Amino acid sequence: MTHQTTFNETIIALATPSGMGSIAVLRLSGENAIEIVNAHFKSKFASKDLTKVKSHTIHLGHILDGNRIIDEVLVSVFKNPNSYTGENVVEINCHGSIYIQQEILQLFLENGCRMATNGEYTLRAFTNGKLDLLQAEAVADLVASDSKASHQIALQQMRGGFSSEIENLREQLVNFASLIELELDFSEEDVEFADRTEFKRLVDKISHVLKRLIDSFAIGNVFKNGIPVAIVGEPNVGKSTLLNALLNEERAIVSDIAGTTRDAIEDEIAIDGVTFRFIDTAGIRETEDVVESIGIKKTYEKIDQAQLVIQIVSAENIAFNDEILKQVQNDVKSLKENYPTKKLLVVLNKIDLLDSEKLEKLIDQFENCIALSAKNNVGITELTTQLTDLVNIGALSNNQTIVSNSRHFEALTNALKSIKEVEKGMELNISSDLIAIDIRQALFHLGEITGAVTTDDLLGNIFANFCIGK
Ligand SMILES: Nc1nc2c(c(=O)[nH]1)N(C=O)[C@@H](CNc1ccc(C(=O)N[C@@H](CCC(=O)O)C(=O)O)cc1)CN2
Ligand SMILES: Nc1nc2c(ncn2[C@@H]2O[C@H](COP(=O)(O)OP(=O)(O)OP(=O)(O)O)[C@@H](O)[C@H]2O)c(=O)[nH]1
Repeated sequence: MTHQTTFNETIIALATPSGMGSIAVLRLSGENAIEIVNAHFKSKFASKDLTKVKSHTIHLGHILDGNRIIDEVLVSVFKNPNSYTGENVVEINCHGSIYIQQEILQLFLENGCRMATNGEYTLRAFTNGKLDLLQAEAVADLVASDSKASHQIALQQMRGGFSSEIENLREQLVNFASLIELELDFSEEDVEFADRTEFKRLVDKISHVLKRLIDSFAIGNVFKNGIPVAIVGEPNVGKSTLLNALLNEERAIVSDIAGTTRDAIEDEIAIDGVTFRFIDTAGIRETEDVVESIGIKKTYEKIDQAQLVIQIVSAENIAFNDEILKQVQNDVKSLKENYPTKKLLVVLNKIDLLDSEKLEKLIDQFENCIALSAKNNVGITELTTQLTDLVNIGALSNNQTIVSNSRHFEALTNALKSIKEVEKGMELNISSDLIAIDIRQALFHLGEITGAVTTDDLLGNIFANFCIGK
């Protein structure tokens, strides 16, 4: 576990992915990082000494194992405390060969370094006060971000988005806590050091900020993980073809035999910077077939997970058969009744098989539908436009802080609970010593968010999820 390690040890790891590239970067951090590299580095200026160079400079030379040249490299030097970790940091930019990477790594492991553990650079940055916990976690999110939305949320957070706000409020609350606790020491004298009106104002403000952040989680979580969209419909209506059209590639199996989509296939597509996670389902038609009925049960499970449901129907089938049309309208109605909170979109597929008159009549039969041909790629853009309109991405554009991490959500929720207790206590005029306890509790939860309060377990958990070298 990370916290068993001592920080004066110098660590090393690849900063670039393992494998061959044109250049690879090895990063060392710790008290002796510069000396360790200097002992195996030789520039053509014989007198060049890395321990004497300025911070944030880069140097060309060779990495040597004794007299043997391993590689020609560029070495960057960052001096404590001005580096990512706040320690002495050296980065070696070597040629991308896996052999060279391993040789250099081995050389330094035998000469004063040990391998970094997951997230140890960022953990050190946190411990050395370069980042707060929220920012450190945002680094991991940033590395993992794969859409404009998740990228923006992570970046905002890394730049200190809401940690500075929380830390500021926490500090003000600490002041009040100590004033109120001071009053307790003078309890016989009935003094009031803490201005109650001002205190009430602060508590209101904190509760307001917490509420806003808690509410943002609903959006944040969805943007980070993608918006789940279930594609539902009778067998053979073209669910897989539509999914393929959306993904623009042939992932799902397309066939003429009804009911071939047995398993739910999941895939992701970014539309306007938002990730949609499409879930192809086996449809909800009643059936005797055992394999298919398992699929139908899965369909309902998938709809449960989805935020948006696309009910896809074959325009051809319903245009020429009133019974099927009625059945489909019933399906739509029951989806609406069973899932009132989910957004539902009806897609009329295979419109290429109808004349325009029949099609218009059909469209009139549905409240909110999109007519398209998945096979011929007609109407797909209209569908994607509808999809982005249905989700509220406005919140992302105005640089608002969005909570996307469930650990933060939990701590914010707990902090709000304690703040509510403080508010209640003040309204009921309960004794200050009891209010002080609730304030301390709120302070604890606020501190959990920024890392002002941490436990080794918490840190271990967070950084264990980072990759090595980060
Ligand atoms: N080569 C390389 N690229 C990288 C990183 C790195 O460590 N090395 N980063 C790592 O993940 C990110 C950049 N983050 C960094 C953050 C702070 C400092 C730094 O030297 N900070 C000093 C000086 C600040 C200044 O001059 O403005 C400081 O904070 O005191 C360096 C990189 C992304 N790209
Ligand atoms: N004419 C026409 N045929 C289409 C269209 N979209 C899909 N099809 C055809 O309809 C048939 C069924 O398509 P699938 O995508 O496999 O349908 P599905 O709903 O996934 O089917 P199951 O796997 O049975 O659930 C295939 O032969 C497709 O080529 C369309 O827009 N127009």
